[in-house]
Amino acid sequence: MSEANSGAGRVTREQRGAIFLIGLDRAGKRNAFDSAMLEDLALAIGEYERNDELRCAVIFAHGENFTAGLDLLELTPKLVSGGFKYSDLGIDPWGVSRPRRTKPMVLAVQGTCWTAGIELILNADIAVIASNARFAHLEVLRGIPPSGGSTVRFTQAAGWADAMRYMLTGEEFSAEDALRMRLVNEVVEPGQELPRALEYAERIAKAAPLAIKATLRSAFQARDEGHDAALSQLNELLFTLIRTDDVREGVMAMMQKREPQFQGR
Ligand SMILES: C[C@H]([C@H](O)CC(=O)SCCNC(=O)CCNC(=O)[C@H](O)C(C)(C)COP(=O)(O)OP(=O)(O)OC[C@H]1O[C@@H](n2cnc3c(N)ncnc32)[C@H](O)[C@@H]1OP(=O)(O)O)[C@H]1CC[C@H]2[C@@H]3CCC4=CC(=O)CC[C@]4(C)[C@H]3CC[C@]12C
Repeated sequence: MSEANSGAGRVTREQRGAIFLIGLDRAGKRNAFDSAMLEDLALAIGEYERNDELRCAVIFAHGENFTAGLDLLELTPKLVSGGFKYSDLGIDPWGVSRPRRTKPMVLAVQGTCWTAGIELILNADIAVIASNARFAHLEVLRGIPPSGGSTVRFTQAAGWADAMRYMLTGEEFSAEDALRMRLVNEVVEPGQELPRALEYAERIAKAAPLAIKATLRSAFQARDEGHDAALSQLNELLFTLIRTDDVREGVMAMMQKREPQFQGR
């Protein structure tokens, strides 16, 4: 890890028990996403998906800022020629292309959080931001539309008027605005965003992993395929899980007045 990597983008990985910390590591370029960092972030999420020991991921950024968005100089030619594609082992961090992640993702955000950073927040499950965070959807000022999910998810979270105000003008908005528009869960003092995100992750990691996945699956299905599709699958999800050891453990723990120890089976 380097506090001021100005070279090719990369992400750091750290396992803390059942929690996987993934750190954007290109602070010297304000954590702008070049193709290497896009690829490495997707790979890290793929590693998280495949490791059964890991129950929650926390994405954060090294340095003072979360991200300056895309490195347009490096990536535009690759996007123009269709030359950028995630490896088969990666998972799209923005949930634009398939396969989707099946495990929870918590974000800790500070400082500048432009474009792709907002879209990462909108594809996460929980986001904690520092009061110094500032946001902008600059894409229309660079000649492109927001393409990492905001046209769908910003409008859903904030409503048409606010989402269009910021996506059509590129105007900056504050941490308080992000909270008011329900893009994030909590605003904390600068420096507290990662510890607070880890508190959420620890709570998630203590819950039953199959139930966590089922909850995400149903919510994703509702978002992608509509309410009827998700509601029609709810009983099946429940009947599949009700037979698991984790349900037995949950009931036993309740009876014995102790913390449950879930195994994910
Ligand atoms: C296409 C989208 C994406 O949303 C598009 C964008 O992000 S456009 C916006 C690009 N960003 C900017 O224009 C910001 C420019 N920078 C600034 O405003 C300022 O630098 C700052 C305010 C951030 C910081 O100011 P400072 O004064 O503090 O510092 P400064 O001196 O200016 O900078 C310090 C050094 O850092 C360098 N720097 C800063 N910003 C950048 C930058 N953006 N790029 C490179 N370098 C930067 C600066 O030059 C200085 O360097 P020195 O060396 O010190 O001079 C994409 C969003 C999601 C993507 C999709 C996701 C899903 C997909 C799946 C697929 O399968 C295919 C692809 C895709 C569809 C994927 C495609 C792209 C996206 C859609």
